[in-house]
Amino acid sequence: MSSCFCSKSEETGKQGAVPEDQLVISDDSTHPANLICELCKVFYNNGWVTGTGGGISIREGSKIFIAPSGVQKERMVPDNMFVMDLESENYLRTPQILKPSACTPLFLSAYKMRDAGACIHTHSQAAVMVTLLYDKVFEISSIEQIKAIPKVTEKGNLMYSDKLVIPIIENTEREENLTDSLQQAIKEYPGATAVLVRRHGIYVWGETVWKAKVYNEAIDYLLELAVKMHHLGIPTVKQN
Ligand SMILES: CSCCC(=O)C(=O)COP(=O)(O)O
Ligand SMILES: [Zn+2]
Repeated sequence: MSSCFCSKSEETGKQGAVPEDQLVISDDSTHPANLICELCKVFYNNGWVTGTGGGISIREGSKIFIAPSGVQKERMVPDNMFVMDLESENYLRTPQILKPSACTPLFLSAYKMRDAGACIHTHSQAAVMVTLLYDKVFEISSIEQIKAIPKVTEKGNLMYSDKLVIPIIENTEREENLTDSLQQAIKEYPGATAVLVRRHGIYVWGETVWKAKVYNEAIDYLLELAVKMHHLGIPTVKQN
């Protein structure tokens, strides 16, 4: 599939790759630049990153891979990816004409505060709906799918009857201005692997890209279920 965004050579009229392109061009389907494109298509088909909203960033060692801002996330190609050195926060690769995702400081928070291997941001309607139904936190217990979510503060996953708690922060006019409250929520809820953003969506992270993907899927399932339970008047936290 051809890119919907200009590649460096298209933009400059120059042929051939520059050395930084080797950071993102790979035959390996599990290379972060390839995975970001592949996973964003999956997320798009789930309705999670439509209309340019949302995305995913992946860390490989000290390098983090970041998608461009304001583009159709399901149409990206590896050549569109930014690469940043996590420690210095210097860009190792900057595609011309594109800006890095406005979510970058939020992704950095998950990398630096939780040693995440990937962070997913979606505009899932279930996530948005839940933030209209709950105040400071979303809570659910006694649903089998909870067993896919990690305890975070200790090894292993939650049990069936454990309570999953996800903090909710208030939205801001600009995505990057969410950073302080996201960091505050990460500190206040050491067991959380996700933060909901009111009337906006959710950030979910994990130790690896695959764990982040599974957590995001399981959490979205639980959020959607909670909206349906609420509609039927069924409490999401089971009383004994
Ligand atoms: C309609 S998308 C508004 C911005 C946003 O919330 C988002 O998640 C996308 O940000 P990006 O800069 O990665 O395009
Ligand atoms: Zn967003």
